[in-house]
Amino acid sequence: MAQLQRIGIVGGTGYAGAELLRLLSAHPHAEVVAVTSRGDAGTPVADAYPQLRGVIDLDFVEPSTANLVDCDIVFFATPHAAAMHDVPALLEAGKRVIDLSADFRLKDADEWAAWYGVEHVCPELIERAAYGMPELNREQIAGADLVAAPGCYPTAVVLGFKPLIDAGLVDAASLIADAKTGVSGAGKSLKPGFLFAEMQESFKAYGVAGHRHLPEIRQTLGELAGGDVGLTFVPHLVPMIRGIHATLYARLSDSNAGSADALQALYENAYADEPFVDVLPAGAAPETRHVRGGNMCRMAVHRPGGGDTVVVLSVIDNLIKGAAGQAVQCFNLMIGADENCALAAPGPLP
Ligand SMILES: NC(=O)C1=CN([C@@H]2O[C@H](COP(=O)(O)OP(=O)(O)OC[C@H]3O[C@@H](n4cnc5c(N)ncnc54)[C@H](OP(=O)(O)O)[C@@H]3O)[C@@H](O)[C@H]2O)C=CC1
Ligand SMILES: CC(=O)N[C@@H](CCC(=O)OP(=O)(O)O)C(=O)O
Repeated sequence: MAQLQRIGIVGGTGYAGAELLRLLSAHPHAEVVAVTSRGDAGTPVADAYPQLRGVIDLDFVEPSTANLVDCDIVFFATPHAAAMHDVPALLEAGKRVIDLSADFRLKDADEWAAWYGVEHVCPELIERAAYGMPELNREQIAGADLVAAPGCYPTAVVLGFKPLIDAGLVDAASLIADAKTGVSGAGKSLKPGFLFAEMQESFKAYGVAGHRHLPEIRQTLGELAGGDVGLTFVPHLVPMIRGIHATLYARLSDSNAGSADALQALYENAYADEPFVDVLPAGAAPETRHVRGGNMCRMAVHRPGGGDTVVVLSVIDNLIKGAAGQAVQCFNLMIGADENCALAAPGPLP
């Protein structure tokens, strides 16, 4: 039987932190006791998010280990290279940590430094972190005291490719992920390129020469494939608030393998027991609005024209299955609660 956990959220004014607050406020085994913000310390959480008036009755506090001393589990919803400064002391104090940032996602500290632009301050903890994608390593997450929640693009892309790679049906050197995200993926801090006048009625690729989620996706797919994978990953920004749509392409290694019916059965079987992956009927195309506000990844598998290329369409809400929801899913595993606790409800309709 899961026990009540006292929760701290570092980075409670950000989009991912706010979604954690919303989800955990309805969680029967969670009591949020500390929420941090450097800019808003001393002011009510509900002033920043009036949706939480009457739901979260706390003031923001400065981020410090002293302010997290009463917590059993601490979530970090901070920009990259922040959590790594506090995690060692929190683990030392017996807290469990779920980090939504990238600080513990890449297994190679040098590669992490190359992509994130600073040296890692506690590389010895990287191996200790469980990668927080339950569909890949549920048991490791359940026993972990440090969880590295995956990136939003990696969640949509890895879940989409996983059945094909597990089955060894595709040439793992031929993978292409063409992905689109809404603007909340960039967080709440002000950046000119995300102003309404700059991005509304427009659509663009970014990070084409190399995006920091590329090594993370390569690492995770490589573990599934048992060797290096060749991946082209191109992210795009679309003028919507939430959602990721990944269109994935892979070449069948044997064109006689994998009829459209067999591929459909492969995906349905692979995710039959997964509470948060929904394989749509043959011929369907998932939409981001059908996962908005919920923790579901919905996908569809196609073999256009019976050719050698398999196309998988995978959608998530970047702030839920791509961030706060997946973190709560990990939390549920860590405390022995039902995996769908506080996550079962679909998002708003329409
Ligand atoms: N947005 C998304 O779709 C996704 C986000 N993530 C990850 O979650 C994390 C948070 O993202 P998001 O919510 O979008 O970001 P935001 O920019 O919206 O929020 C960041 C939060 O962290 C706080 N903060 C900033 N710097 C520090 C610091 N040095 N120490 C302590 N607190 C700090 C900010 O408040 P203040 O400055 O007042 O302290 C704010 O509350 C990031 O690592 C992001 O990559 C993961 C998946 C998807
Ligand atoms: C539009 C935009 O900028 N999106 C972000 C999405 C990544 C993100 O939110 O961070 P995680 O690594 O923690 O998943 C980006 O491309 O960096």
